[in-house]
Amino acid sequence: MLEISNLCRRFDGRLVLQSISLCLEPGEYVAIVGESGVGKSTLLNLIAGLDRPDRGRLVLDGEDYARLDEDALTRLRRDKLGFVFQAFHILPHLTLRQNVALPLWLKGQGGRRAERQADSLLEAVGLGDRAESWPHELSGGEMQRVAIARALVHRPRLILADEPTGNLDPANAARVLKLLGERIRDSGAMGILVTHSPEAAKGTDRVLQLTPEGLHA
Ligand SMILES: Nc1ncnc2c1ncn2[C@@H]1O[C@H](COP(=O)(O)OP(=O)(O)OP(=O)(O)O)[C@@H](O)[C@H]1O
Repeated sequence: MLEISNLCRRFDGRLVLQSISLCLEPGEYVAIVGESGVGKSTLLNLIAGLDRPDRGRLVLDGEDYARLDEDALTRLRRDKLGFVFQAFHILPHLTLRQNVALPLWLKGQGGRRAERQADSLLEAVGLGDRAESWPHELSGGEMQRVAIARALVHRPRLILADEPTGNLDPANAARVLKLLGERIRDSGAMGILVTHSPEAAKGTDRVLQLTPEGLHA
């Protein structure tokens, strides 16, 4: 379970997020929408443990990770979170299979099994025949699909996606959105999708609006 309460974040004295609260049950998938600049990416970065709140609690499965030291936070991110962010962070010197298998290696799961899992995720995002390709051989949308495969391969507890279909054509966007929804619901994970796309938001369980006053249905 994810319990976010009274989260606040200021930049240079300016309050960007104030008193944000949200509860997610296992298997639940929500979309966060809102006007440009309202703080959606800021909120997602806080939930991802990539930035620290000035105030508030972020509790995942009973542990308040807003208070963890850097090492413990890195471990929590590696083991429990999956990210699909706008910057892909695909490593150029690894093949697609190796890029997707990376979260498994970091958890100490190597060998053929990790490669098979990576291949099955590449298949699911429509890149099954590209496992041996290198990142520089890919289009922007293909890179985005690799990033999605990598975010899901280690079956994270919490999946965070920031405009995951931004670079994709309608057919691949639909494929990726379906995969995200299925993975979250089937594995009892939790998912948060930040999007401007009504189509993408429609596939989630509930849509929350972020406004300067807070987060509401
Ligand atoms: N590191 C930072 N330092 C200072 N201000 C920041 C920082 N990060 C974000 N902001 C400010 O916080 C506000 C919210 O930004 P954020 O990127 O979270 O908005 P958003 O809702 O995701 O926007 P968009 O839909 O355009 O991507 C903006 O006014 C932005 O300028």
